[in-house]
Amino acid sequence: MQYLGTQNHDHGETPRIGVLLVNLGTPDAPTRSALRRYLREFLSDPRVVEVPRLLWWCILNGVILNVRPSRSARAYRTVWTEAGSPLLVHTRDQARALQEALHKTHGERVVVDFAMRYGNPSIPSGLDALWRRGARQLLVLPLYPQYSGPTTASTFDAVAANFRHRRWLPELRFLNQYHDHPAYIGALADSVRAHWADHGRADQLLFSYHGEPQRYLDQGDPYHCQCLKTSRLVAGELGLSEGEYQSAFQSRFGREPWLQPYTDETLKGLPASGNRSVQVICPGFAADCLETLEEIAVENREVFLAAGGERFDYIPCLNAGRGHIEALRQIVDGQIADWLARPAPREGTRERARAMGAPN
Ligand SMILES: C=CC1=C(C)c2cc3[nH]c(cc4nc(cc5[nH]c(cc1n2)c(C)c5CCC(=O)O)C(CCC(=O)O)=C4C)c(C)c3C=C
Ligand SMILES: [Fe+2]
Ligand SMILES: [Fe+2]
Repeated sequence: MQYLGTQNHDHGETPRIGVLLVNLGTPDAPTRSALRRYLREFLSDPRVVEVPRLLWWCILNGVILNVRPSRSARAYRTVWTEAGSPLLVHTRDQARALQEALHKTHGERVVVDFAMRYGNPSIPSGLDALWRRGARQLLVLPLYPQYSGPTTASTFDAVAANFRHRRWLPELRFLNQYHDHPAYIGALADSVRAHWADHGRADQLLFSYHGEPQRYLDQGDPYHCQCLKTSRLVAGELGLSEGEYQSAFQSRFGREPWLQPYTDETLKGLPASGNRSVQVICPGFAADCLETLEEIAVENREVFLAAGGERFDYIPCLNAGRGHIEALRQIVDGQIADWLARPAPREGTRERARAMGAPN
């Protein structure tokens, strides 16, 4: 096998700690062709769609990639900004802000970059960039607070697949969830309190999470449990009682049962049970994206109002807000504490350089 030749020879530079933020990804443009490319990559991942490969290949190429790209492109156009896809813009801002925050405490020792599991910038390009900046210790931080196979494990697969082609691997740490981290829970609770301060309270606080097939839960995926725990902890911090909040799952795809209750059906039922106003928060998304800005803030608002609801507030994701960056900083610090506590490893660069034929 020919290994990747990205290993530069940094003679004598202090090795750094790299932090790679990873989110799901997004099409390069809100067009049918870009969506086709993006959805093909995304929906071909066996972690996302667990259906026998040959059967799935036929469904994907025969039906889905002919129908969905135009429909999704139309939806993406409604949320697209001058700077690009919201998910990409927020993730880039998060990486910059986190770099700044970590710089304050650790100086040049810690370098941050970001990547997307599907589309661009890719995970291989993020790993290359960090290696070139001197990262020989690497923390991969998937921006999914709750672990799930389709998101977290798939990110690990992509990192591992890239490592197969590298001769010299960094020391690796992979964060697989932070659904109950006090700083993350605190940041969510603060965002709700800030919303209440400006808009007052509603009858219900609805926590809406991206769904996945019920089958994945039945087969051991901890995602569902971690979502419910996040809700319970945030509600606890806000002093909400059982009847004042609930959790539901959105973004159903395909025909098999997904995690329930479904967000749209839950919203439809609220007015009849005396809840005329609702506030919706999506703690499973580290950044606003199509699934929050369009599916929740537009589509599901209509569902609720059509069912007799009177007031629907969408509480934005934490994005690159100060509370979120501080939470991520604490999460990262907890992960890299032991690396920081020992002196940066020496690489024997002079020996390497000599072995490669450099003059002394
Ligand atoms: C087909 C199965 C899917 C599973 C399982 C799934 C799990 C899952 N997804 C997220 C986070 C995001 N998903 C986003 C978009 C999106 N998700 C699916 C399908 C599955 N997701 C599709 C087909 C799409 C594309 C949009 C569409 O055509 O409807 C996004 C938004 C991306 C953006 O660009 O804005 C996020 C974020 C999680 C956390 C999750 C875990 C269970
Ligand atoms: Fe998804
Ligand atoms: Fe959706």
